[in-house]
Amino acid sequence: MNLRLNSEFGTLKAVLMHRPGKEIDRLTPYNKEYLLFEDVPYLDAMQKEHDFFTDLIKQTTGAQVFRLHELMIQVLSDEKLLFQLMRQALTKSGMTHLTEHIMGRLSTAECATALTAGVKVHELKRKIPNLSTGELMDYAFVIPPSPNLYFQRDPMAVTPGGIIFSSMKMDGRQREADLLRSIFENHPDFKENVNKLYPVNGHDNPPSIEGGDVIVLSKKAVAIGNSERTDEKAIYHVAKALLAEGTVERVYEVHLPQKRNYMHLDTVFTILDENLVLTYPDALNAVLQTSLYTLKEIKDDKVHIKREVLNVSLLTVLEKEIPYLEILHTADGNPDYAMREQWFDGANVFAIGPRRVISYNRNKHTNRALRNLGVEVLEIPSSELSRGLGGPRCMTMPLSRAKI
Ligand SMILES: NC(=O)NCCC[C@H](N)C(=O)O
Repeated sequence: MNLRLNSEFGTLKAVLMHRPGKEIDRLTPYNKEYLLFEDVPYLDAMQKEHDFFTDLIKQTTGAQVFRLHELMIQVLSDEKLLFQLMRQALTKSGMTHLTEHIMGRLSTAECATALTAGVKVHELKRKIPNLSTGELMDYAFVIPPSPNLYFQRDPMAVTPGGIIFSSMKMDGRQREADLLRSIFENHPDFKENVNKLYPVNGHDNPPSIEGGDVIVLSKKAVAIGNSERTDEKAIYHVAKALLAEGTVERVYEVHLPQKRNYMHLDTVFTILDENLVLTYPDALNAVLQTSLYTLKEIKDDKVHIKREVLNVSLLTVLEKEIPYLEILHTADGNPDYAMREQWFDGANVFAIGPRRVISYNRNKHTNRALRNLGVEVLEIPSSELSRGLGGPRCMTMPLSRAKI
């Protein structure tokens, strides 16, 4: 599989998703904020909604849907890799000395679950009775959970020039990118086709960037949000790698307000066809500054790039890159409904083909506006999935699309 994508809307051929599991049941009213949830979801209903979403993708596109858990089990048969991930997962609780002990007692599938759902002291004690966990209380996490894993968009990004592995900003999501990177760099189906653009080798603690901030504007241009989650230093390194690779000629850094409902660039707009963009109306006014990176020269193996600050709005950038641009506002521009639907990611639809999208059923004003424009809208139930504050694009990691 050629792990490069030259559009946001070519007919979907392969996608990676994660069915929410036990990690969701770890959320409580007291840790939900730290773990970046607005509420405590009901897992059974959430799984039903997610299954509906996955089945819909398969039925309507015939795309191959990879599941994170299965890929994890496949790569974790490599003991060295499992050791590395398990040790890292135990760092926060200070229990790295338990790494081999845990690996010796749990099957590979159980280790995969432990790495995503986390493990509490009392659960481990059931498996390993004479465990020494020092000061840790029975209900403390030995391995913290990763409830945001169903937002597969964020731990990496596939661009026309290769893959960006994220460096997650928030404490509660930091291990997600390492899991994805372990899969893509080791799984036989993918590893030969990874052209890694980021992190740059030798960076121990790379500046943060999250996949939701990366949008392919065209075959030659990529936009990256400078946001609550993505640092300008990371954008500089990614721009350099992308421009040096040669497929992409322009990288835009789009400055977003540092607000929860603008957390990533894809919360603000999505591209539905060669000339159609869906956007939250306020965003076009709020985003007033962008920078443009282009290649200056490559001399003696050194890449030199140029950064120009453009005092132009997001709209101007979109108009420059997308010919005959048509903009559709969420909720057809009604400020009250647009605001309500923005909270539930109205602009964050998932394009499965040109003018063919999957959208939350709750965003009915936006869905109606899309249909009025001739876009095919396939709705998915959204009572529980939306509690993590991400939409259909956030929940998918497209790996292959028909070329545009
Ligand atoms: N691309 C996206 O906007 N992803 C949504 C991520 C939601 C998650 N609860 C977070 O705050 O990171």
